[in-house]
Amino acid sequence: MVRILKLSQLSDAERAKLQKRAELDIDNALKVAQTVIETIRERGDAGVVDYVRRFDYEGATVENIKVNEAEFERAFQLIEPEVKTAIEQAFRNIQEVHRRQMPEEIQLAEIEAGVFAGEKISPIPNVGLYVPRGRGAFPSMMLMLAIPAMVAGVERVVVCTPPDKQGNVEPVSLVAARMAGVREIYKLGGVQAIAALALGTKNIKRVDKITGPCSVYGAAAKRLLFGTVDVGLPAGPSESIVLADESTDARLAALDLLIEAEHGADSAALLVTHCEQVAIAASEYAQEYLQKLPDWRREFCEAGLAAYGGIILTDSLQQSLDFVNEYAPEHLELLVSNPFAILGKIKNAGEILLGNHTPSSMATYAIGVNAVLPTGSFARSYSAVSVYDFLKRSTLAYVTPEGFEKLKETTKTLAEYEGFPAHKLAIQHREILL
Ligand SMILES: NC(=O)c1ccc[n+]([C@@H]2O[C@H](COP(=O)([O-])OP(=O)(O)OC[C@H]3O[C@@H](n4cnc5c(N)ncnc54)[C@H](O)[C@@H]3O)[C@@H](O)[C@H]2O)c1
Ligand SMILES: N[C@H](CO)Cc1c[nH]c[nH+]1
Ligand SMILES: [Zn+2]
Repeated sequence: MVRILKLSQLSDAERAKLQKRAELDIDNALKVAQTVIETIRERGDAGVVDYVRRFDYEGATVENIKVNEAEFERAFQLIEPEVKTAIEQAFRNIQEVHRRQMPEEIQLAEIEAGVFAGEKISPIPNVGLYVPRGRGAFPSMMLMLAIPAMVAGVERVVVCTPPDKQGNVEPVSLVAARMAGVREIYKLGGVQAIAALALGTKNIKRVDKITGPCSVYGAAAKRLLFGTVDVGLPAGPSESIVLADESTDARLAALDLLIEAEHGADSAALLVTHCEQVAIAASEYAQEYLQKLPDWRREFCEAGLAAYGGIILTDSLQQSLDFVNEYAPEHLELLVSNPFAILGKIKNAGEILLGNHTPSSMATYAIGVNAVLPTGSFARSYSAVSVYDFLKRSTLAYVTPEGFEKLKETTKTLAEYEGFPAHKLAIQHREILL
């Protein structure tokens, strides 16, 4: 049985543990990350290679950690036709969604007569994408990161993704990268990837921003390198809430509970409902569906559901909604009778999926919405990856002679008040010079 927790009977400590998810366990990874970062800072490429050898591929060398043309070609030969077709449909939908996000390059509006203000949008020049590969292959994540970066017009897109024990990058991820136009890929995972991208080495030029989901090791490295590089949204261990009411088909609730649970023992998958019958039935069905998974995925589910997940039984739909908003899940499925009726009440969620035909696996692979999402309650302030992660805004202003007349006294007065005489002088002299 998947555990059922009665919300009103949880202690403050139990609620806090649920709320914190696996973020509780980052301390050990921080120690490891600190050592790896310091070594790479001192020894550059040689340090990077040492850690690839230690954690991923014993045969790594400075020369073979960059994916070469022959490896891309081999990946195209290896990909199964039906997987290629699936990647192509996913590619089209992700590209369409992200193209629609692109703002106008220049926006300028007349704020008062002769005073124009707005912004100019430009791509971030150098971006590093982290595509995980520990407890699964993630070509979908390659698409979710590389497509918005390319649509945004990033000049240099670099990818790091871990190699397997034989030194190979997962081939479908290479095909996905090439379809998106990525050419520079390093076989690096975890801390060594984030450190190489953030600090730069002789062979790997540093980037301005790193984004992409990762396990606790990459997350620890990002935390330590915050300040050296823009580390993007916190996208850690997968998590989800399936919200159910009395109308919910408990089989669907159970199936969807397992979607994010199977990522790892650190995943947090919750079913939240005020309906006890649905809770009990979903718990039983989940037990049944768990038997259909391979042992290692089932064990992930069991461990994660026991530590950070399970079924939360509330007193009312309103209490369920309050819990959802407090928790701020990465994925939220509204498996209720009328999802649109409660949509307005959802305040914090990385992704909101409406109704029985929109499971989070479909959003992850095929719909086109971005599946790189904030975790660990950061959906309170962060958003899904989008073209905006790869763009920056310069404010833009243009003042005509008429506008200058309108603003000059205000500018001088405030410059005087704040004690900045050169600020004031620039206005006073213009009155004479122009
Ligand atoms: N939030 C999102 O949008 C999102 C999307 C996809 C995946 N995810 C999450 O991303 C995570 C991906 O994790 P993963 O493990 O599959 O891949 P990963 O690529 O993040 O981790 C593998 C790397 O971890 C490093 N590593 C492993 N053991 C280590 C150790 N003992 N010490 C130091 N380094 C070590 C290795 O270098 C390896 O390359 C999962 O938690 C998954 O749930 C989140
Ligand atoms: N559900 C993950 C984001 O939490 C993304 C993913 C990719 N592949 C499988 N799942
Ligand atoms: Zn997933």
